[in-house]
Amino acid sequence: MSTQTAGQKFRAAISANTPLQIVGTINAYTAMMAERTGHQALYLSGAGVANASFGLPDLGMTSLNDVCEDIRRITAATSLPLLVDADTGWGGAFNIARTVKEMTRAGAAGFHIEDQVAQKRCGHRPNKEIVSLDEMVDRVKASVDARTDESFFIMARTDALAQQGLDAAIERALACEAAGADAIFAEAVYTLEQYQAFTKALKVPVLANITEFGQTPLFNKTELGNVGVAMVLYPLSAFRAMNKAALNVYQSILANGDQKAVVDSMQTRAELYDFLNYHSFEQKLDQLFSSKQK
Ligand SMILES: C[C@](O)(C(=O)O)[C@H](CC(=O)O)C(=O)O
Ligand SMILES: [Mg+2]
Repeated sequence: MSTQTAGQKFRAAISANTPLQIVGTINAYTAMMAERTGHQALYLSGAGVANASFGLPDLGMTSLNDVCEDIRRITAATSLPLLVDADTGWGGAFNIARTVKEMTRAGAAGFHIEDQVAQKRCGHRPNKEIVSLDEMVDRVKASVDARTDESFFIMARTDALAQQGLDAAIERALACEAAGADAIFAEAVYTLEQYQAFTKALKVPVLANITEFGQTPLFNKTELGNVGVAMVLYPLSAFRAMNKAALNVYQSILANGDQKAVVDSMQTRAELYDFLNYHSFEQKLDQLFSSKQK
């Protein structure tokens, strides 16, 4: 068993990869697949929790507990470090402190906290509003101060670029760095040059959010690595693909009266059981209870 904390594993993964790819895993099972595939770090998306677990839009409607439940499920099923979307932290300094402590207890390696107002929106949608620089710095300070595990990774996300431009966004990022943030999440960046401006200005690692159908082009990890980006996030990529596959299955069953046309698009029972280590559980059952059956 590893004696490393989740936060230590996450920090080691950042050091070992330039850049580190971090994939969104909407539930425990997809997290197991990502781990088996060879990924080294996982992400729990706030939009993902809202959309997938609750059928809600990403507008700050889910609670700390809602997210912690999904953290516990994922961290119980894998040994990879999990970065978690803490949105705006669910309130003032004491609420943010609870967010740090509860997410640590749930097994998260770290979180990102953003500078949007509580009535937040997806970072790639228009009309976002942000809090003042001072209020954001207070959010970061409250996070750093609340750490019960010094390795818990505190990432400050700034959504300022859209509303205030590059210089203001970098000024915020620098203020968050000075307040103790371990990394900066530069949200909804348009160009590689802008990423470079962030990475040049900052000492701490910078994350690029490469989410589909948003403001940021789908830059390759090599391009991002070349401009100094340390982490590349794919928050909802697998989720979007799963959704399209599921929709296709539902439509096909209705249209055709059976599922034959879509069976080829399905993961087989054997594959499912392999990822779940199903057979080792069955063997254990046989071992434990075979004497009684005779
Ligand atoms: C990263 C993000 O915060 C998320 O919740 O996954 C979203 C992703 C998205 O909506 O595509 C965001 O960028 O705001
Ligand atoms: Mg989010």
